[in-house]
Amino acid sequence: MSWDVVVVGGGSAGCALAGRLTEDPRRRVLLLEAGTAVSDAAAFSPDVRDVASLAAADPDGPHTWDVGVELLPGKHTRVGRGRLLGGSSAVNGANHLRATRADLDAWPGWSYEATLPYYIRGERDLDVRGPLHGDRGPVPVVRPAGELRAPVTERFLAAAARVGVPAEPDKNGDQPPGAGLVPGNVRRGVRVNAAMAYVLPHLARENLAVRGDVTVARVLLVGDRAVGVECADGERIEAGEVVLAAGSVCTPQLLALSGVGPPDALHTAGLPVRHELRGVGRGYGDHPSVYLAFPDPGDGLHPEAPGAQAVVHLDAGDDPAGDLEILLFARPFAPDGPCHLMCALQAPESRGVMGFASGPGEPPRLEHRYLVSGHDRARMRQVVRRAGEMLAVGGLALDPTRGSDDRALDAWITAHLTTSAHLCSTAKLGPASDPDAVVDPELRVHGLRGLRVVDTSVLPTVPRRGPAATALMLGERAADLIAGTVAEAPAHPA
Ligand SMILES: Cc1cc2nc3c(=O)[nH]c(=O)nc-3n(C[C@H](O)[C@H](O)[C@H](O)COP(=O)(O)OP(=O)(O)OC[C@H]3O[C@@H](n4cnc5c(N)ncnc54)[C@H](O)[C@@H]3O)c2cc1C
Repeated sequence: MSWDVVVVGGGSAGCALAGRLTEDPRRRVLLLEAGTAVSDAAAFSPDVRDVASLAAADPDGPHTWDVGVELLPGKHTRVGRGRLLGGSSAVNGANHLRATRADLDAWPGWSYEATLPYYIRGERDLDVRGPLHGDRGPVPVVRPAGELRAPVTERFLAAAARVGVPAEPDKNGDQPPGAGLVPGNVRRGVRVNAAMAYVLPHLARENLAVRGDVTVARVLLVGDRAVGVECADGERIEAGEVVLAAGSVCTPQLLALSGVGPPDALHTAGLPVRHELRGVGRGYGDHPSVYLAFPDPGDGLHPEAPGAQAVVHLDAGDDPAGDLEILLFARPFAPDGPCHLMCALQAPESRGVMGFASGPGEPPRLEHRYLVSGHDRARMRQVVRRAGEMLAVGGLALDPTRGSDDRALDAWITAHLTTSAHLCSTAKLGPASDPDAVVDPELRVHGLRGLRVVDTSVLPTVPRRGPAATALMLGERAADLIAGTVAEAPAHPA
């Protein structure tokens, strides 16, 4: 059987794309997911549904790819990325923050104005109304309020104001960076993942088929045209168009397994070279971060409340869009443990490189090369110091960084360094004149026909806010790109 479109990866972008594409009953779409595919939202396990739990992201758990990452030479960690229908949106923090205008305006051929209609179309914002917000989309968006807002959240926001951080009351409202509540894709304590929003309500559509437990091994190429995919068990599936939506780790790996990538890296992995594209898996970005712990004030937190409640975005000095983030986790990660401020660098200069695995279903090796630049190290010190100041001013703990000179603080940061798990740009979009671009602004792989990438791989840089909402926006907009009906931006206040 042949399909009009085969979407590889039922994650954030893949679900949004498949849901939107099949609104046209003439288009037949097959969505393939390597992990389990439930057919009913209630069938997701409690840790996947419960927004208060981060347990589903355990790299040893049943819902994840276990991705090894080298943060700095010799310093390793593991990231659990979603491997189930819903993808990483089913295991993540459910923080639903749009990229900033500065991020979007820097994407070749894209812009804030071009993406706004798709952020709006995807959401049903239950708190904020107005021309910048949607009220009919499939993704509910709420901010912690009433009994779901922790008392420590108020103290955090008050501390931010006392150290001079301006308020940013609507984090998705195109406002200057500041302090505000975290919008979340949540409804009554349930993490509303992309499958719940975009796919499961539409399983009755005759033109939509969803298959779980199918790992795609490579794209089938005839000459310069993609004609389908081959699965790990040898099954071949024909398609008019193949869309890779396997996420920023597995999509470049799939391109490599298909012979598409930088020749030296393909040779190293023992893979044939079918089509040279030097940007695959190279020059990617992610947010380096560290956690500052502080004693749980013991105010109590409603069991349905999200852990990440409020966030500060700051300009370190030369980035008015805000290149630093301080995110309050009001719920301890472990019983009787401390609460945390996550301090992150949102516009890092450091760029990573991927080493490909030679077999399907095996994750590649990731070298993030964090903090190689002095500018990145200086900004990390700054965000930790600002967070420490806020803790001290908020009476939450003594500033643990006070008195630390740069050298001592660098050592502390290196020892505590981790990643926000926001990997992007492993198959970035750009014009054909950019030798590092992998897809064009319509998300078609350069030099090949019938093959697109629609996931966070294509973002030219990691956005200054978490990429989850942007992954959904990509799926939304890609559906219109494929249909040839890209929406115009509505008039709205600048
Ligand atoms: C633990 C964690 C917490 C996070 N928290 C937040 C947050 O709170 N806010 C935020 O903004 N961002 C967050 N992020 C990042 C954000 O969730 C991701 O960037 C985003 O969801 C990625 O979307 P995607 O569509 O690119 O890929 P994914 O959602 O990861 O989807 C890729 C899908 O493809 C499937 N797949 C892969 N390979 C194959 C194959 N060969 N064959 C078939 N299927 C395949 C995968 O199983 C997966 O389902 C978090 C990420 C993690 C890992």
